[in-house]
Amino acid sequence: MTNIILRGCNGKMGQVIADIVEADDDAVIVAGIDVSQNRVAKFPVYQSFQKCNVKADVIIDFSAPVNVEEMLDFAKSQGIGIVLCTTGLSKEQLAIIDEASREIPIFRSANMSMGINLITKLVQEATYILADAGYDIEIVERHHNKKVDAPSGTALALADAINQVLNNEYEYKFDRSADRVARSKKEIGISAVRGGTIVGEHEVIFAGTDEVIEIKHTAYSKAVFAKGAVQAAKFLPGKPAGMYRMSDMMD
Ligand SMILES: NC(=O)C1=CN([C@@H]2O[C@H](COP(=O)(O)OP(=O)(O)OC[C@H]3O[C@@H](n4cnc5c(N)ncnc54)[C@H](OP(=O)(O)O)[C@@H]3O)[C@@H](O)[C@H]2O)C=CC1
Ligand SMILES: O=C(O)C1=N[C@H](C(=O)O)C[C@H](O)C1
Repeated sequence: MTNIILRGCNGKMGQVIADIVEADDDAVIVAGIDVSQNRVAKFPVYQSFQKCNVKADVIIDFSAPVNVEEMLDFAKSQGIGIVLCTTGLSKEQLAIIDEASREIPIFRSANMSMGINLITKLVQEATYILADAGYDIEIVERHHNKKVDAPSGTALALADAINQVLNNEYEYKFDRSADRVARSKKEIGISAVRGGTIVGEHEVIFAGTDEVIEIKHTAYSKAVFAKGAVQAAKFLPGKPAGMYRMSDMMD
């Protein structure tokens, strides 16, 4: 049985995770952490880790990029791992998280769906062939009108995966309105669309002369992310300290 503390339990993803875990005989949510106290849950909910003394095997985090230190301190004090799904983390926060992964196992992925993990590999393969052939690379992501960070964590992760193939020589272009110049070869354009209830779409566009190749992932429900997060929560306990990715679990 995997005992989970769910940070962000009263949010959109937190509620989907709670439903999935309730139907799972091998996992249970033993506590929730949320600054918002707008719901009645089937487990105790605390406003912060400082007020929580519940023992667990792992933390799942779908909240906001604030007070990350508090969560890391709690996990270190209990010697448990974190499945870190929150996006929009700053460089400084990512550095603190990397540091903590020397003491505890941390599973971080901006997108917990299996599909994104697969298309990341396809996109890298396509980049390997098409960048040399002169194709321009652009990423377009679309999300619901409640999403506050832009571009999405997944779009940035896809850009990083592409840039890895390109020896990290490409720059990211988030906004073309400021400069009246043609795009340079060594850039990856990243655009964000926000509207309605779009769950999450990521499209990588390889635009060449007279032809375009597009690789796209569409999430039709938040359950694809939640299932991946619960699977990661079962995978992590007992693992040595370190940074884990979707590929570690899938391999
Ligand atoms: N890795 C992945 O696969 C996915 C990642 N995400 C990411 O997960 C995060 C949450 O998404 P979503 O559920 O849609 O967002 P919501 O805003 O619906 O939920 C977040 C919840 O966390 C609460 N919260 C905010 N700050 C804290 C804090 N310091 N401690 C505890 N709780 C806090 C919020 O309260 P309040 O509303 O009062 O601020 C809210 O209840 C986002 O960063 C999103 O990008 C989302 C889907 C998939
Ligand atoms: O906020 C969301 O909803 C999502 N956020 C993640 C991201 O920023 O990449 C993943 C997913 O697309 C849904």
